[in-house]
Amino acid sequence: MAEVARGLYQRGWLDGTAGNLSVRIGDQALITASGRSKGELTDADVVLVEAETGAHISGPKPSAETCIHAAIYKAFPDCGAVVHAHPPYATAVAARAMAAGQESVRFTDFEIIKGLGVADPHAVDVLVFTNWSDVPRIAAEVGERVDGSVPVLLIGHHGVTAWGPTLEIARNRVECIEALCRLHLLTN
Ligand SMILES: CSCCC(=O)C(=O)COP(=O)(O)O
Ligand SMILES: [Zn+2]
Repeated sequence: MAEVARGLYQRGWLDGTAGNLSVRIGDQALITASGRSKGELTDADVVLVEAETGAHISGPKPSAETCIHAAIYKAFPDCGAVVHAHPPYATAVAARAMAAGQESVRFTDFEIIKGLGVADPHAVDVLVFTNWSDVPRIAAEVGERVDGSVPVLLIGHHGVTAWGPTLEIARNRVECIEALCRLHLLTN
């Protein structure tokens, strides 16, 4: 987890303690503690929680976004890891979509859509969520709206959350949605 987080941090996608990562271990999950630099995580910077509720089990205060991770684990029993980051192009696309009142952003034709592992790589609709200051409200909406067809989501003026069977695959999906958003901004 520290290695994956360091890689994203070095890309400038987890600035100033931004971002959070988790891995499911059975009914539980290891998630990053809140407010820690993701570029230099140690054993003391992860917390054990109940995977599908986010209830704290042991360790320091868990990520403020634990409830979003829990909503994803609850929706997708085969999900093994969740990665949330603040990459600039995805955050800009999410902000623009939110300002335009869009509930999703459609990406078409770019080859890198295939990296998201979606059924139809020619077109993908990525859901956009309002960045409520009440984070459980974001989590509730995630639980209501995600359907398993696209393993990434955008949060307006905030960032991106991706998931998958492993931490590496969730990380790859963050990279793919950021690349897609860069291409989207270059071509729209
Ligand atoms: C410093 S960024 C504001 C909080 C945030 O969006 C984030 O991703 C990190 O929150 P955490 O509680 O997981 O450190
Ligand atoms: Zn965040």
